[in-house]
Amino acid sequence: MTVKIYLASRSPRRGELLRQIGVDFEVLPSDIDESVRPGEAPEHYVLRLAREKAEACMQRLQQDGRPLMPILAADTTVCADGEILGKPESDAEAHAMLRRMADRWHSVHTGVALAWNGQVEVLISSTQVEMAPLSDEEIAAYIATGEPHDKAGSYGIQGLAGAFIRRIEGSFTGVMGLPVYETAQLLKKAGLNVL
Ligand SMILES: Cc1cn([C@H]2C[C@H](O)[C@@H](COP(=O)(O)OP(=O)(O)OP(=O)(O)O)O2)c(=O)[nH]c1=O
Repeated sequence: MTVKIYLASRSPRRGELLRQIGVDFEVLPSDIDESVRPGEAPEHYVLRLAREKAEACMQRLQQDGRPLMPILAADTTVCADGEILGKPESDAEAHAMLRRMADRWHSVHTGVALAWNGQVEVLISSTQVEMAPLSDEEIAAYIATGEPHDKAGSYGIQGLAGAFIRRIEGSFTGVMGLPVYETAQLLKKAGLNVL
């Protein structure tokens, strides 16, 4: 069966991963305030944002009178020492983030939300990632490729950074931005089987 949904995301990676599990979709991005609340845990933050992205998209659909279909949204964040590392605002910030994560483990959390039939269901995927030691020259060369700028934690495991990720414990697709296992579980719960 072909499943058709809205994807409330501008991330090309999320579209690519949805296609991987055979889901047909229309992109309908939503703009929400992504600020972290004081004292908010990263797991809470990604689940709240995924839910808010799906809800904002739902409101837009209703306003525009578009056909109703399930809405999928996600949010990814990188976390080191309990601190949330978002997208870098400058090369210097990207450098500092990568320097901090080199030669150690950090966590990546992705919240996924599916809005359908007046309900929003959410799931989280959390992964531990070990980055190799990196020299300042290697970090600078990586930043010069432009890959870090639109990515949480300043790296993309699916690109060049794959060359300095030693191990992961968890979900590769979760680190990339859309954990396909949890996504399929949410779709199944809504009666939409990908298989
Ligand atoms: C850690 C990591 C993050 N990322 C990306 C995934 C997300 O696109 C981005 C995290 O930012 P998000 O705020 O989760 O998503 P987004 O702003 O790109 O897209 P939208 O809100 O419209 O859905 O970082 C990778 O592509 N690879 C990685 O290894």
